[in-house]
Amino acid sequence: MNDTTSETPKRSWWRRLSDGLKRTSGALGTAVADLVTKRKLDRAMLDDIEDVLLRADLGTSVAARIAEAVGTGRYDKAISADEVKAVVATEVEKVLSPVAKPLVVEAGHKPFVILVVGVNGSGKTTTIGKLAQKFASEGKQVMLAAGDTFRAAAIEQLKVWGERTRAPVIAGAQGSDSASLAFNAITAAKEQGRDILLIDTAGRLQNKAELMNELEKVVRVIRKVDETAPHAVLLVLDATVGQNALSQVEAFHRTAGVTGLVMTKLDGTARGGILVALSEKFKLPVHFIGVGEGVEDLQPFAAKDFARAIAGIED
Ligand SMILES: Nc1nc2c(ncn2[C@@H]2O[C@H](COP(=O)(O)OP(=O)(O)OP(=O)(O)O)[C@@H](O)[C@H]2O)c(=O)[nH]1
Repeated sequence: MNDTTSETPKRSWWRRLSDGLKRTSGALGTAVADLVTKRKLDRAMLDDIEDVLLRADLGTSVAARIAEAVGTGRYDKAISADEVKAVVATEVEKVLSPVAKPLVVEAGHKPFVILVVGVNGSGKTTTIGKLAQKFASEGKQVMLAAGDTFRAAAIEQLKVWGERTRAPVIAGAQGSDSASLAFNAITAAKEQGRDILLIDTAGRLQNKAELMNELEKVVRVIRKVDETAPHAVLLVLDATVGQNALSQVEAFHRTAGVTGLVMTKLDGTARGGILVALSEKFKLPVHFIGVGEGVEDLQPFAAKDFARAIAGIED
Protein backbone atom coordinates (compact mmCIF):
# COMPACT_ATOMS: atom_id res chain seq x y z
CA MET A 1 0.00 0.00 0.00
CA ASN A 2 1.37 3.40 -0.96
CA ASP A 3 -0.76 5.52 1.32
CA THR A 4 1.91 7.35 3.28
CA THR A 5 -0.68 9.45 5.12
CA SER A 6 -1.64 6.35 7.11
CA GLU A 7 1.91 5.91 8.37
CA THR A 8 2.25 6.36 12.08
CA PRO A 9 4.76 9.06 13.16
CA LYS A 10 7.02 6.29 14.47
CA ARG A 11 7.01 4.57 11.10
CA SER A 12 7.72 7.74 9.22
CA TRP A 13 10.58 8.55 11.56
CA TRP A 14 11.99 5.08 10.94
CA ARG A 15 11.84 5.83 7.18
CA ARG A 16 13.61 9.16 7.65
CA LEU A 17 16.19 7.51 9.87
CA SER A 18 16.93 4.55 7.62
CA ASP A 19 16.91 6.73 4.49
CA GLY A 20 19.07 9.31 6.27
CA LEU A 21 21.62 6.68 7.26
CA LYS A 22 21.64 5.10 3.77
CA ARG A 23 25.09 6.42 2.91
CA THR A 24 26.61 4.65 5.88
CA SER A 25 24.46 1.52 5.80
CA GLY A 26 24.73 1.27 2.01
CA ALA A 27 28.53 1.46 2.04
CA LEU A 28 28.70 -1.01 4.89
CA GLY A 29 26.18 -3.41 3.36
CA THR A 30 27.79 -3.45 -0.08
CA ALA A 31 31.25 -4.02 1.34
CA VAL A 32 30.07 -6.82 3.63
CA ALA A 33 28.10 -8.51 0.82
CA ASP A 34 31.21 -8.44 -1.37
CA LEU A 35 33.27 -10.03 1.38
CA VAL A 36 31.03 -12.90 2.35
CA THR A 37 29.96 -14.25 -1.05
CA LYS A 38 31.32 -17.66 -1.95
CA ARG A 39 33.72 -17.81 0.97
CA LYS A 40 33.80 -19.57 4.26
CA LEU A 41 34.53 -17.55 7.32
CA ASP A 42 38.17 -17.34 8.32
CA ARG A 43 40.51 -14.92 10.08
CA ALA A 44 41.22 -12.99 6.88
CA MET A 45 37.50 -12.41 6.33
CA LEU A 46 37.10 -11.13 9.87
CA ASP A 47 40.01 -8.74 9.36
CA ASP A 48 38.33 -7.48 6.20
CA ILE A 49 35.04 -7.02 8.03
CA GLU A 50 36.89 -5.09 10.73
CA ASP A 51 38.35 -2.80 8.05
CA VAL A 52 34.91 -2.13 6.61
CA LEU A 53 33.66 -1.16 10.08
CA LEU A 54 36.66 1.11 10.60
CA ARG A 55 35.92 2.86 7.33
CA ALA A 56 32.44 3.65 8.68
CA ASP A 57 34.21 5.30 11.65
CA LEU A 58 32.88 2.92 14.28
CA GLY A 59 36.21 3.11 16.09
CA THR A 60 38.85 0.47 16.70
CA SER A 61 37.48 -1.19 19.82
CA VAL A 62 33.90 -1.47 18.58
CA ALA A 63 35.06 -2.72 15.17
CA ALA A 64 37.24 -5.38 16.81
CA ARG A 65 34.41 -6.46 19.10
CA ILE A 66 31.97 -6.81 16.23
CA ALA A 67 34.46 -8.83 14.16
CA GLU A 68 35.01 -11.10 17.17
CA ALA A 69 31.26 -11.57 17.64
CA VAL A 70 30.81 -12.35 13.93
CA GLY A 71 33.49 -15.03 14.21
CA THR A 72 32.12 -16.74 17.29
CA GLY A 73 30.91 -20.22 16.33
CA ARG A 74 31.05 -19.54 12.61
CA TYR A 75 34.58 -20.50 11.53
CA ASP A 76 34.72 -22.57 8.35
CA LYS A 77 31.05 -22.01 7.67
CA ALA A 78 29.34 -19.99 5.01
CA ILE A 79 27.96 -16.72 6.37
CA SER A 80 25.41 -14.33 4.88
CA ALA A 81 25.54 -10.54 4.77
CA ASP A 82 22.31 -10.51 6.79
CA GLU A 83 23.95 -12.46 9.60
CA VAL A 84 26.79 -9.94 9.72
CA LYS A 85 24.32 -7.04 9.73
CA ALA A 86 22.42 -8.62 12.61
CA VAL A 87 25.62 -8.88 14.66
CA VAL A 88 26.52 -5.27 13.81
CA ALA A 89 23.09 -4.11 14.99
CA THR A 90 23.30 -6.10 18.24
CA GLU A 91 26.79 -4.90 19.13
CA VAL A 92 26.13 -1.28 18.18
CA GLU A 93 22.96 -1.29 20.27
CA LYS A 94 24.98 -2.51 23.28
CA VAL A 95 27.24 0.54 22.99
CA LEU A 96 24.41 3.00 22.42
CA SER A 97 21.76 1.82 24.89
CA PRO A 98 23.47 3.30 27.96
CA VAL A 99 23.91 6.73 26.33
CA ALA A 100 20.52 7.12 24.62
CA LYS A 101 18.89 9.42 27.14
CA PRO A 102 16.21 12.05 26.71
CA LEU A 103 16.96 15.61 27.71
CA VAL A 104 15.29 15.93 31.08
CA VAL A 105 14.18 19.31 32.37
CA GLU A 106 14.56 18.88 36.10
CA ALA A 107 11.99 20.50 38.32
CA GLY A 108 13.14 23.17 40.77
CA HIS A 109 14.99 25.41 38.34
CA LYS A 110 13.20 28.45 37.04
CA PRO A 111 14.46 29.01 34.47
CA PHE A 112 16.05 25.71 33.54
CA VAL A 113 19.02 27.04 31.57
CA ILE A 114 20.17 25.19 28.46
CA LEU A 115 23.38 26.37 26.82
CA VAL A 116 23.87 25.23 23.23
CA VAL A 117 27.46 25.05 21.97
CA GLY A 118 29.35 23.77 18.94
CA VAL A 119 31.38 24.73 15.90
CA ASN A 120 30.06 26.91 13.06
CA GLY A 121 27.15 25.51 11.12
CA SER A 122 26.83 22.34 13.18
CA GLY A 123 23.08 22.83 13.56
CA LYS A 124 22.76 24.74 16.84
CA THR A 125 19.97 27.02 15.68
CA THR A 126 17.98 24.15 14.18
CA THR A 127 18.35 22.32 17.50
CA ILE A 128 17.21 25.33 19.51
CA GLY A 129 14.19 25.74 17.22
CA LYS A 130 13.25 22.11 17.64
CA LEU A 131 13.62 22.25 21.41
CA ALA A 132 11.66 25.51 21.67
CA GLN A 133 8.87 23.91 19.66
CA LYS A 134 8.85 20.79 21.81
CA PHE A 135 8.82 22.68 25.12
CA ALA A 136 6.16 25.15 23.93
CA SER A 137 3.94 22.24 22.87
CA GLU A 138 4.29 20.86 26.41
CA GLY A 139 2.94 24.16 27.73
CA LYS A 140 6.28 25.44 29.03
CA GLN A 141 7.18 29.12 28.97
CA VAL A 142 10.33 29.39 26.90
CA MET A 143 12.76 32.25 26.37
CA LEU A 144 15.54 32.37 23.78
CA ALA A 145 18.85 34.22 23.99
CA ALA A 146 20.67 35.10 20.77
CA GLY A 147 24.15 34.58 22.16
CA ASP A 148 25.65 34.25 18.67
CA THR A 149 26.37 37.96 18.61
CA PHE A 150 28.83 37.64 15.70
CA ARG A 151 26.35 36.88 12.98
CA ALA A 152 23.35 39.10 12.27
CA ALA A 153 21.77 36.20 10.36
CA ALA A 154 21.97 33.97 13.44
CA ILE A 155 20.16 36.60 15.51
CA GLU A 156 17.46 36.90 12.82
CA GLN A 157 17.08 33.13 12.58
CA LEU A 158 16.52 32.90 16.31
CA LYS A 159 13.94 35.69 16.19
CA VAL A 160 12.01 33.70 13.59
CA TRP A 161 11.99 30.73 15.98
CA GLY A 162 10.88 33.04 18.76
CA GLU A 163 7.90 34.17 16.70
CA ARG A 164 6.99 30.64 15.67
CA THR A 165 7.05 29.35 19.21
CA ARG A 166 5.87 32.56 20.89
CA ALA A 167 9.04 32.74 22.94
CA PRO A 168 10.55 36.14 23.69
CA VAL A 169 14.06 36.53 22.28
CA ILE A 170 16.77 38.42 24.12
CA ALA A 171 19.18 39.82 21.56
CA GLY A 172 21.87 42.48 21.50
CA ALA A 173 23.41 44.39 18.65
CA GLN A 174 25.69 42.46 16.34
CA GLY A 175 29.15 42.33 17.89
CA SER A 176 27.95 42.89 21.46
CA ASP A 177 29.39 40.91 24.35
CA SER A 178 27.87 37.43 24.49
CA ALA A 179 28.56 36.97 28.21
CA SER A 180 26.66 40.12 29.14
CA LEU A 181 23.85 39.05 26.83
CA ALA A 182 23.66 35.71 28.65
CA PHE A 183 23.60 37.62 31.97
CA ASN A 184 20.75 39.85 30.79
CA ALA A 185 18.84 36.88 29.42
CA ILE A 186 18.97 34.81 32.60
CA THR A 187 18.06 37.86 34.69
CA ALA A 188 15.07 38.59 32.42
CA ALA A 189 13.98 34.94 32.42
CA LYS A 190 14.02 34.95 36.24
CA GLU A 191 12.05 38.18 36.47
CA GLN A 192 9.47 36.96 33.98
CA GLY A 193 9.19 33.51 35.58
CA ARG A 194 10.05 31.64 32.36
CA ASP A 195 10.41 27.85 32.70
CA ILE A 196 13.22 27.37 30.23
CA LEU A 197 15.95 29.58 28.80
CA LEU A 198 17.73 28.34 25.67
CA ILE A 199 20.99 30.18 25.00
CA ASP A 200 22.51 30.09 21.51
CA THR A 201 26.25 30.70 21.24
CA ALA A 202 28.50 31.65 18.37
CA GLY A 203 29.96 28.77 16.45
CA ARG A 204 33.58 28.39 17.40
CA LEU A 205 36.37 26.08 16.45
CA GLN A 206 37.59 24.05 19.36
CA ASN A 207 41.22 24.97 18.69
CA LYS A 208 40.70 28.75 18.86
CA ALA A 209 41.71 29.57 22.42
CA GLU A 210 40.28 33.06 22.43
CA LEU A 211 36.80 31.91 21.50
CA MET A 212 36.90 29.02 23.89
CA ASN A 213 37.88 31.47 26.67
CA GLU A 214 34.89 33.55 25.75
CA LEU A 215 32.66 30.50 26.15
CA GLU A 216 34.18 29.88 29.57
CA LYS A 217 33.27 33.45 30.45
CA VAL A 218 29.68 32.93 29.32
CA VAL A 219 29.42 29.98 31.72
CA ARG A 220 31.03 31.98 34.57
CA VAL A 221 28.65 34.86 34.08
CA ILE A 222 25.60 32.59 33.97
CA ARG A 223 26.71 31.16 37.35
CA LYS A 224 26.77 34.65 38.84
CA VAL A 225 23.00 34.79 38.43
CA ASP A 226 22.31 31.14 39.26
CA GLU A 227 25.18 29.09 40.63
CA THR A 228 23.45 25.83 39.60
CA ALA A 229 23.24 26.94 35.95
CA PRO A 230 23.66 26.10 33.14
CA HIS A 231 21.53 23.04 33.92
CA ALA A 232 22.24 21.45 30.56
CA VAL A 233 25.07 22.12 28.12
CA LEU A 234 24.30 20.62 24.73
CA LEU A 235 27.11 20.11 22.26
CA VAL A 236 25.81 20.00 18.69
CA LEU A 237 28.07 17.96 16.43
CA ASP A 238 28.06 17.76 12.65
CA ALA A 239 28.54 14.08 11.73
CA THR A 240 30.27 14.98 8.46
CA VAL A 241 33.38 16.20 10.29
CA GLY A 242 34.23 12.56 11.07
CA GLN A 243 37.06 11.96 13.53
CA ASN A 244 37.32 15.68 14.30
CA ALA A 245 34.15 15.22 16.38
CA LEU A 246 36.29 13.45 18.99
CA SER A 247 38.48 16.50 19.60
CA GLN A 248 35.39 18.74 19.59
CA VAL A 249 33.88 16.71 22.41
CA GLU A 250 37.11 16.86 24.39
CA ALA A 251 37.57 20.62 24.01
CA PHE A 252 33.97 21.66 24.60
CA HIS A 253 33.65 19.29 27.55
CA ARG A 254 36.75 20.78 29.13
CA THR A 255 35.56 24.34 28.57
CA ALA A 256 31.84 24.20 29.22
CA GLY A 257 31.13 20.84 30.90
CA VAL A 258 29.01 19.22 28.22
CA THR A 259 26.03 17.28 29.63
CA GLY A 260 24.67 15.86 26.40
CA LEU A 261 25.19 15.54 22.66
CA VAL A 262 23.13 16.23 19.58
CA MET A 263 24.49 14.85 16.31
CA THR A 264 23.22 16.36 13.07
CA LYS A 265 23.83 15.69 9.37
CA LEU A 266 24.08 11.93 9.68
CA ASP A 267 22.50 11.90 6.23
CA GLY A 268 25.55 13.64 4.77
CA THR A 269 28.17 11.00 5.48
CA ALA A 270 29.06 7.35 4.89
CA ARG A 271 30.84 7.46 8.25
CA GLY A 272 27.87 7.72 10.58
CA GLY A 273 29.58 5.19 12.84
CA ILE A 274 31.34 8.16 14.45
CA LEU A 275 28.40 8.43 16.85
CA VAL A 276 29.17 4.90 18.03
CA ALA A 277 32.88 5.68 18.45
CA LEU A 278 32.03 8.82 20.46
CA SER A 279 29.61 6.95 22.67
CA GLU A 280 32.14 4.21 23.34
CA LYS A 281 34.84 6.73 24.23
CA PHE A 282 33.04 9.46 26.18
CA LYS A 283 29.81 7.81 27.33
CA LEU A 284 28.07 11.18 27.26
CA PRO A 285 24.27 11.11 26.88
CA VAL A 286 23.05 11.45 23.29
CA HIS A 287 19.72 13.28 23.21
CA PHE A 288 18.90 13.92 19.57
CA ILE A 289 20.09 13.07 16.09
CA GLY A 290 19.47 14.83 12.78
CA VAL A 291 19.15 13.06 9.45
CA GLY A 292 18.04 15.92 7.20
CA GLU A 293 17.53 19.66 6.78
CA GLY A 294 14.04 19.88 8.24
CA VAL A 295 13.17 20.33 11.88
CA GLU A 296 11.23 17.03 11.68
CA ASP A 297 14.50 15.34 10.76
CA LEU A 298 15.83 16.01 14.24
CA GLN A 299 14.41 13.47 16.66
CA PRO A 300 15.11 11.92 20.05
CA PHE A 301 17.84 9.33 19.88
CA ALA A 302 16.81 5.68 20.19
CA ALA A 303 19.64 3.14 20.38
CA LYS A 304 17.87 0.16 18.83
CA ASP A 305 16.44 2.06 15.86
CA PHE A 306 19.78 3.70 15.15
CA ALA A 307 21.65 0.39 15.42
CA ARG A 308 19.27 -1.31 13.00
CA ALA A 309 19.30 1.58 10.56
CA ILE A 310 23.07 1.85 10.47
CA ALA A 311 23.39 -1.89 9.95
CA GLY A 312 20.95 -1.57 7.02
CA ILE A 313 18.27 -3.81 8.51
CA GLU A 314 14.87 -3.13 7.01
CA ASP A 315 12.01 -2.80 9.46
N1 LIG B 1 21.52 17.58 5.71
C1 LIG B 1 21.33 18.07 6.94
N2 LIG B 1 21.42 19.39 7.16
C2 LIG B 1 21.24 19.87 8.41
C3 LIG B 1 20.98 19.02 9.51
N3 LIG B 1 20.87 19.79 10.63
C4 LIG B 1 21.06 21.07 10.23
N4 LIG B 1 21.28 21.12 8.90
C5 LIG B 1 21.55 22.32 8.07
O1 LIG B 1 22.81 22.83 8.43
C6 LIG B 1 22.85 24.23 8.29
C7 LIG B 1 23.36 24.87 9.56
O2 LIG B 1 22.40 24.70 10.58
P1 LIG B 1 22.20 25.82 11.72
O3 LIG B 1 21.17 25.29 12.65
O4 LIG B 1 22.00 27.16 11.12
O5 LIG B 1 23.66 25.76 12.38
P2 LIG B 1 24.34 26.68 13.47
O6 LIG B 1 25.20 25.77 14.26
O7 LIG B 1 23.34 27.48 14.18
O8 LIG B 1 25.23 27.59 12.55
P3 LIG B 1 26.10 28.87 12.96
O9 LIG B 1 25.11 29.87 13.44
O10 LIG B 1 26.74 29.20 11.65
O11 LIG B 1 27.08 28.45 13.97
C8 LIG B 1 21.44 24.65 7.90
O12 LIG B 1 21.39 24.83 6.51
C9 LIG B 1 20.59 23.44 8.32
O13 LIG B 1 19.43 23.32 7.53
C10 LIG B 1 20.89 17.58 9.26
O14 LIG B 1 20.67 16.74 10.14
N5 LIG B 1 21.09 17.18 7.94
